[in-house]
Amino acid sequence: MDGVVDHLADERNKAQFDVEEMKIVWAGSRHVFELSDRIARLVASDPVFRKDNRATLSRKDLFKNTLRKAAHAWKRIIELRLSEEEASKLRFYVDEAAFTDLHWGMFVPAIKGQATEEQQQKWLPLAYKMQIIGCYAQTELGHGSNVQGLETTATFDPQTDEFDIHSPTLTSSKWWPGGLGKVSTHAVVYARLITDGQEHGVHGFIVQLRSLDDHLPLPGITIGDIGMKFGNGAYNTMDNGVTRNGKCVRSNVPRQLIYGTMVFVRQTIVSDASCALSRAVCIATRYSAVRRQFGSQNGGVETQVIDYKTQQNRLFPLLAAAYAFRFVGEWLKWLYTDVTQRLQANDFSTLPEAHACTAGLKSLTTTFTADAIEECRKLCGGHGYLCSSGLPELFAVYVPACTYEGDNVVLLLQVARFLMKTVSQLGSEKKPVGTTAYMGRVEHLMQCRCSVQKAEDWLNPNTILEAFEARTARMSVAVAQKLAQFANPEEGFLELSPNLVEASVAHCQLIVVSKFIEKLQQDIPGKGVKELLGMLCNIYALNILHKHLGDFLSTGSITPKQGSLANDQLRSLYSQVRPNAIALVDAFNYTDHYLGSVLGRYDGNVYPKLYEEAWKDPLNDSVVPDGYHEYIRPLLKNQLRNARL
Ligand SMILES: CC/C=C\C/C=C\C/C=C\C/C=C/C(=O)SCCNC(=O)CCNC(=O)[C@H](O)C(C)(C)COP(=O)(O)OP(=O)(O)OC[C@H]1O[C@@H](n2cnc3c(N)ncnc32)[C@H](O)[C@@H]1OP(=O)(O)O
Ligand SMILES: Cc1cc2nc3c(=O)[nH]c(=O)nc-3n(C[C@H](O)[C@H](O)[C@H](O)COP(=O)(O)OP(=O)(O)OC[C@H]3O[C@@H](n4cnc5c(N)ncnc54)[C@H](O)[C@@H]3O)c2cc1C
Repeated sequence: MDGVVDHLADERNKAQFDVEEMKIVWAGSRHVFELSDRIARLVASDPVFRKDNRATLSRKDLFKNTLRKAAHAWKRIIELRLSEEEASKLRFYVDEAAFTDLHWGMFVPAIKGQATEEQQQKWLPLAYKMQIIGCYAQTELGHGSNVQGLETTATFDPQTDEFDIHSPTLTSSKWWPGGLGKVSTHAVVYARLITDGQEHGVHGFIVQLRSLDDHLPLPGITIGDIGMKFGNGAYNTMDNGVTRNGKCVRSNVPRQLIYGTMVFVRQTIVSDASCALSRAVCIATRYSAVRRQFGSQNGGVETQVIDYKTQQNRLFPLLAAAYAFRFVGEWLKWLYTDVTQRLQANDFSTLPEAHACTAGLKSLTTTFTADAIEECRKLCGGHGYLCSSGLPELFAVYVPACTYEGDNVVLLLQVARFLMKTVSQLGSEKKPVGTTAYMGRVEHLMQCRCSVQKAEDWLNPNTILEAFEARTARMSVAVAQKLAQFANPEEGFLELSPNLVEASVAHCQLIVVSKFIEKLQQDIPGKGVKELLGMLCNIYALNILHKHLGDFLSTGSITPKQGSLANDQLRSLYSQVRPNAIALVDAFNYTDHYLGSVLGRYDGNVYPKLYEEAWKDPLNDSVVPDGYHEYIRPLLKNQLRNARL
């Protein structure tokens, strides 16, 4: 900030905690912090990675620019001999949806997780050196959620020792896979395996799509892009593809791991949610401290909008959620690593829980984050609607996360199946463990009474936990009892699916709250850091309690009076967080390049930069617009004539 006026300096001076230590907590470790900081600056200082022109480029120019950036990123990765960790950070800070996301994020993990040793030895070195580029081709025009309903077939021909991959209908065309449309040379294609005329369900196959010499599709394969998507710029940097296949390559597949790549990616999406959410919150918080409206007396300064309680009531729960998702993401990564190690030892016992947690938390965090980005746009008033605020593009890029990698409702129904199974086994030999361990105390949770008598009682983590556990246990048991009244359980499941989804949401919210509370039990150094995190944890939990008061009251988990006391406590917490708000978003350590927002600038110098940015719009290249002579002038002249008549 040398030589630059910091308009937010007063705000930064108010902080009551050690921001540098909070940066380490946010990053996860000092090592990750230092690495991220170094790579973020490297990307920000490289002109090839500029992104302020995305909203005004045509689709073709946008796409070509993405290819250029991806090639440049790879060049820098090789030149600088970056490690896998550094390279992945570099792609993260380049911040542009591209075929490389699917190559590294799904194609490589699918091979690692599902291919045989021999197949891995053949394909992984090529993929690691980007001598082939891959994608994940599961979804079809006719089926996405229902994976068992995929129509593409893979028929084994013993004579040639090959699989014939065939899309027999229009609806069996692979539709949506990222990178497939224009770039990928290979794909992991999901298809129904047929041998000796017998079907064996859906399996993954590595398929070559394009020639490695001239990039033309191989014979029998038709490929293209599926067309423009939501938002200008935004996700249109990605080629989402359609193919219809002819022949191809080889099999893999240990059966139980067929859905493994989805578990892996859903886990990464939870961590990504905290990134997208924190980014939107950083913009809205800084701008709320800069923006002033009303409240001036005797010509004095007006009120910063961040000081309005309504602004705090909308903004601070989002700030708290960004931290909450960060920590639950950390925990989920641990859970995923643990289940992977167990699977390698043929221990499948924790797979159902890993599936339920990744599916449920992916759903919960992406739904919340997409809504929160839109809320941050509104929190920035009119200027939030400008592309230069960074928020419209962030929303457009982020919102499909509610759909890809599993529609969020479909995923919650998977959690519901897991919950109902857990409830049905209560009282049997099989004791609930892990995230459902609380169900083991179901008798207590069905009748316990919340002890809160005054607002401060809500600061006790055990009180919060018990209220959340009682709410979830009671909702789950209630819906399980209703299900039991149906002669056909599947019919009951369909009929009661809205209740089941609500129970799943409650269960997932409980996981997030409990993992935040567990985080606070760790040794966290730095003046005031733990105290601030404690406040954010309470804000996250009490805000959910407030928003879902109906659940807590209808299950009798708390009384109306206790609900009202939770709200009083929330207001008090907002006042305590207020002086720390700017420092709490500084702890995300985002560069101005990554934020990509005039409103969220680190120095708070919003107005001159907004003005400057506006003049850069191509529409301002000429004072009189193109089209004046054809369309405006004749109109004005006609009006003149009409007026004379
Ligand atoms: C670093 C990351 C970088 C980049 C990637 C990120 C972003 C890039 C942007 C976009 C990429 C997008 C990619 C995609 O979208 S790929 C396509 C994803 N598609 C889906 O997610 C489809 C959703 N549908 C399903 O997952 C399944 O079909 C569904 C689970 C809904 C139903 O499956 P099925 O019909 O087989 O069901 P059930 O009878 O319900 O289940 C049978 C049995 O299997 C268990 N199960 C189901 N799924 C899993 C799983 N993933 N893992 C483990 N176990 C699973 C289920 O619980 C049942 O068990 P049981 O009750 O014991 O019989
Ligand atoms: C940006 C983007 C990138 C993508 N990238 C890839 C990729 O790389 N590779 C790939 O293979 N796919 C990809 N996809 C596809 C994606 O995985 C699917 O679109 C997603 O899984 C949802 O499936 P669907 O489209 O069939 O939705 P549908 O299942 O048709 O959903 C439509 C509606 O029906 C509801 N619904 C469906 N089933 C049920 C049920 N059982 N009970 C209650 N309600 C139900 C849903 O909630 C939703 O409201 C991508 C999609 C997008 C948007």
